[in-house]
Amino acid sequence: MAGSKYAYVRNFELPDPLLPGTFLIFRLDGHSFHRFSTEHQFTKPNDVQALMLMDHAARDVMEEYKDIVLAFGESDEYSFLLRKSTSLYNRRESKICSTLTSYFTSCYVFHWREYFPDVPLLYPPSFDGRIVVYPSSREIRDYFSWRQADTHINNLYNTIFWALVQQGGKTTTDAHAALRGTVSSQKHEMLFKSFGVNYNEIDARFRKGSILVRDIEDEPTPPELPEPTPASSTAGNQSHSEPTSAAETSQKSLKQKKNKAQTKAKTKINLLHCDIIKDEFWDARPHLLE
Ligand SMILES: Nc1nc2c(ncn2[C@@H]2O[C@H](COP(=O)(O)OP(=O)(O)OP(=O)(O)O)[C@@H](O)[C@H]2O)c(=O)[nH]1
Ligand SMILES: [Mg+2]
Ligand SMILES: [Mg+2]
Repeated sequence: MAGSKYAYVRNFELPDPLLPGTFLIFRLDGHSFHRFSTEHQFTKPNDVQALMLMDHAARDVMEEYKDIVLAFGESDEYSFLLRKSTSLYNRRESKICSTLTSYFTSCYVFHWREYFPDVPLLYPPSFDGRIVVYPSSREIRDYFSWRQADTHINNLYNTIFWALVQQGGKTTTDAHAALRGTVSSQKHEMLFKSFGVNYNEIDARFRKGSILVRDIEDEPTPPELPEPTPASSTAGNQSHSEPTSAAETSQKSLKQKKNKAQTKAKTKINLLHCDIIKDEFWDARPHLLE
């Protein structure tokens, strides 16, 4: 078949490698989730079950793809950071992007009933995906700061907006008008004065988004020094270039494998709702930007 007269069409498939040695951010976002959330009666402004389902699907992706070290989720989107050295699918952009988007979507549908036992899926949800390449840790820090700042801005707006509508009895048009031109401190004040809500006491999941981080559980055990073989310890002058027996060689390679495994630290994926804009989060995890 390879040599058939049709095979030339293969040449139209162009390679799409992502620049080596760069950080990769893969972001997906729910397609038309304004409609999806309405039809599936998501709670406004934040549906905790919907957000937990997003977190579950994102964790599944991280369990499957070990080169993802960090993920951040808000609303209908999730961003994933792949380590600089990743050679996942030979860094082929469309392969990584399509496979990860598809896997996340399948996981979202797969776990739907655990989070919405009484809400049948009315139609299949879909997500779009993209990959952006970043040259240095500075842009990665700024990228995640950008997403978390976005979470804050949207959540503050949505919280006061829906309070005005649901508790204040305003129409959506009037609520938008009441908020037009207001700055952050005014929104905090409106929330507190009109509804007795202290914004800083709202669930951190809504204010900070979801952070899934691959943390190192324990330090790797340093590799053992090879034990002297009886021959070398007795003879003392055995040269490294001297031929060794097959049994000795296989024992040696077994030991090398064991040592290699021991140098790999155990990791655990933790779900946090903390600040990732300040240095503290990153200073505690230098491995994320290595
Ligand atoms: N009620 C409710 N709606 C949510 C929640 N999370 C996300 N949404 C909805 O999902 C939308 C996500 O925004 P976008 O991604 O910008 O818009 P979209 O409708 O998905 O459109 P595209 O992404 O362009 O396809 C929000 O505007 C909300 O309507 C939630 O927790 N509760
Ligand atoms: Mg969307
Ligand atoms: Mg979105």
